[in-house]
Amino acid sequence: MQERDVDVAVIGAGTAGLSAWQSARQYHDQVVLIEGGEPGTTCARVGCMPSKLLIAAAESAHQAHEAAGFGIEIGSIEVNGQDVMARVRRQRDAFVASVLDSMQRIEPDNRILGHARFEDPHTLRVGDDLRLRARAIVLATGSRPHSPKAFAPAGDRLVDSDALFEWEDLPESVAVFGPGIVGLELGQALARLGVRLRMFGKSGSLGPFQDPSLRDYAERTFNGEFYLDPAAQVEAIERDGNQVAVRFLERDSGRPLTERFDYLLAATGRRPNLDHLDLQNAGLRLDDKGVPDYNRFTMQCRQADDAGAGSHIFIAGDASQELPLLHEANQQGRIAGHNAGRYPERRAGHRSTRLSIAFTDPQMATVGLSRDEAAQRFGCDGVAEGEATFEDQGRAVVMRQNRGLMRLYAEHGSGQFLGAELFGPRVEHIAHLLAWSLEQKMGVERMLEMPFYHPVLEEGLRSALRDLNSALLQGPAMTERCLEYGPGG
Ligand SMILES: Cc1cc2nc3c(=O)[nH]c(=O)nc-3n(C[C@H](O)[C@H](O)[C@H](O)COP(=O)(O)OP(=O)(O)OC[C@H]3O[C@@H](n4cnc5c(N)ncnc54)[C@H](O)[C@@H]3O)c2cc1C
Ligand SMILES: NC(=O)c1ccc[n+]([C@@H]2O[C@H](COP(=O)([O-])OP(=O)(O)OC[C@H]3O[C@@H](n4cnc5c(N)ncnc54)[C@H](O)[C@@H]3O)[C@@H](O)[C@H]2O)c1
Repeated sequence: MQERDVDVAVIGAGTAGLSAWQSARQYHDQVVLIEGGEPGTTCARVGCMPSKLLIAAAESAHQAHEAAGFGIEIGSIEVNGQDVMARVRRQRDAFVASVLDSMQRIEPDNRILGHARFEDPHTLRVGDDLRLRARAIVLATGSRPHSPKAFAPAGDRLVDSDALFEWEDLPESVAVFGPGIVGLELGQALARLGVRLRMFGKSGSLGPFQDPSLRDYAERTFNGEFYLDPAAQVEAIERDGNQVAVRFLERDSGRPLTERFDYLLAATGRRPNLDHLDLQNAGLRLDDKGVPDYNRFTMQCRQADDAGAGSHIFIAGDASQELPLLHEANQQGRIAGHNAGRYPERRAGHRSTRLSIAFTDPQMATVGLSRDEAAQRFGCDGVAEGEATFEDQGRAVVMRQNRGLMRLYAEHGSGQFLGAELFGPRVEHIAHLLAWSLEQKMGVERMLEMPFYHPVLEEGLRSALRDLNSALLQGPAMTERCLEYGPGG
């Protein structure tokens, strides 16, 4: 058995781990990065990048179909599934290669391949023949797709988001379970590429939305493209030859229906990779799901003792289960890495405003506090709400993308902007404007003083802000858009 002492051991070479390694390396030479699976990061291999590549192909097909609405006849539109998937994999491989390239900057001695697990709070066993003792440790082990046991009868026709990007061709049909962000992004893309699709949810939830009006609006909109039942009653899932048979109650009629699909895509959430780490030997306080208790500003885990004192172990990224998003993994990794590097001294890091974007069409985004969170924090009377639809928004009408709704929340009295839920064309940009406004603690009146060009989608945001300002009793309601701002403003 090889034995080695190091200053910091980072477990997991994903986005959080890479960012933690880089930060901790500023303090010490002996900072090791341990990877037990396939290097290249979830984001590049099976997450953000391949999913956006599939969505880009789907958008292209969709635009071709939509061209007729502008008086442009394209003729027959053929989707070549093999070419679509080949491009997804080719570009995906290029993104992975660029990550692997950047990892070459890490000294070979500091790169370790092997699965790590705890022998005691400071000792890690990596694979069968290495024992590492570390002064500080960062858990950056990410998460993996989870599918319920009920899907097991589908056998090798059961896929998750990891397996889907390995398809060499598009299937004829897919049953998607789970209308979360993964299910909606991938499901809509497959539907737009001509795959016959039904999407089944369980709890009625849809994507990231908490506000019922946004949820209902989105449900109606997606149902215009493919069958979506967020609270489906599925009675059986069975293997039928090379297909999967799903028996369910049809959403509108309530009648039982059995339909066969080439694949069942499980998009039913992700679990943190904490269960094969022997965390019981790490001396940490764990919750009932085995996730360490930690301080979200230092990313420092708490010890199992009664006082919950700060441990030498830090956590970052999807492993923390806090906000499984790329920019969060990066930021949490940076904080954890710096604090592991300077341990036992530690500092609070900046945690940015919550921002989440789903690349569906229309896009879905949430910023800052949800309506319920705002009401919990400020009381029901303390929160004002404003909204605007994209249905008559000038630029959205011009582009034939006039579907969607924005709802914004602010604090009564102070006029402080608190958060928003957005469903509409390219709201990724509006979501950023709102997140940046929140970071700067702007009030609604000040936000309304910002410049708005004409004609742009952001004018829709101005309408929503105006509505919010009037609910705050800090300004008049909009009476006539054209008189006040110009056509479609
Ligand atoms: C389909 C999909 C699309 C997504 N799209 C977006 C998006 O558009 N925007 C966005 O912000 N986020 C997106 N995400 C989320 C984003 O990809 C993740 O939040 C992010 O990649 C998590 O990074 P991480 O470093 O925590 O984990 P990972 O990148 O998974 O890294 C963890 C690493 O730890 C290794 N490991 C685990 N256990 C051990 C062990 N015991 N020993 C050694 N190594 C170990 C694993 O092999 C892995 O390489 C998407 C996710 C999915 C699934
Ligand atoms: N654009 C992005 O930023 C992006 C894209 C993809 C994923 N992600 C991240 O990945 C995380 C995981 O996403 P996800 O969509 O896998 O998980 P999720 O937890 O967000 O959604 C899972 C969905 O599956 C449903 N579900 C659970 N069990 C079910 C069952 N038996 N049958 C039918 N439906 C069932 C849930 O009700 C929920 O709607 C997200 O929280 C997000 O942070 C981000």
